[in-house]
Amino acid sequence: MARRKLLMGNWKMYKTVAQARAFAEELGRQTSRLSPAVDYAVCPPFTALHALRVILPSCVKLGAQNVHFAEEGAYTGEIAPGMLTELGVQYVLVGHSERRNVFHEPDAWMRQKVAAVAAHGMTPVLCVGEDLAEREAGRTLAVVEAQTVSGIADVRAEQASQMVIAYEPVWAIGTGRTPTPADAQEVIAYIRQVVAREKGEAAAAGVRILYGGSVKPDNIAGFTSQPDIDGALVGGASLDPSSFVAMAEAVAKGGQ
Ligand SMILES: O=C(CO)COP(=O)(O)O
Repeated sequence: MARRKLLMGNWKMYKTVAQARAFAEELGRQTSRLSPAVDYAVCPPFTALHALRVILPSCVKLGAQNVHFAEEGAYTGEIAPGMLTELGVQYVLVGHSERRNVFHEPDAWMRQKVAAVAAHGMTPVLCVGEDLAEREAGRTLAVVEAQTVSGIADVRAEQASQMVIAYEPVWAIGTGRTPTPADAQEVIAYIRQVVAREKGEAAAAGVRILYGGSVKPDNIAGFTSQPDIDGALVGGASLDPSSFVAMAEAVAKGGQ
């Protein structure tokens, strides 16, 4: 079965509850432009999850930007998987480069987070990607391979087949610079091969692999029309409802 395209917004530390509500209301006025052939999600700050659950159009699912892997415990400032399922969260980002690089989350946590999210019936979105120095040293494939292998280590093959991986080169995030669609396709096809080797062909055929990093309405279709690129994880350009809808239309059109 063909993999459905996924357009996912990562709002990072943007939008108060009032601003999130305004986004959802405007998106609600434009839902006729959201093709049912594509999956949609937004990952707001934790504080806006509850409000969005109530007012987001039903075709746009909720994602969280981070999670702890424990069921509960003395972890000040953290959020457990069960707290997210209670709020109707369907997707959870794991290992975004800002978590890895700014907050120094160790690689060893990622497999535990991915497994905890999957065990709670949500979809992990494992983020991988090289930084500029690694790219210039020719280490892109080695870096994404290591992050992928370790991130999926603790999930079963059928869980891997239902998860999402986002390839986000660190140097492309928020910079306006991107790899070419062909370059991104090459890396993403490689990630799929790594999944095949680690979890089998069925997992590799099912896993959805997104591109992320300076995606905008005018460049998204170039990425999402590549054979192995199953959608996009978008930061800045996902904050504006009209831009979100424009990207949704470009993804739907590119997939025809
Ligand atoms: O980090 C990103 C999404 O997770 C990408 O951010 P930008 O789309 O703002 O470059």
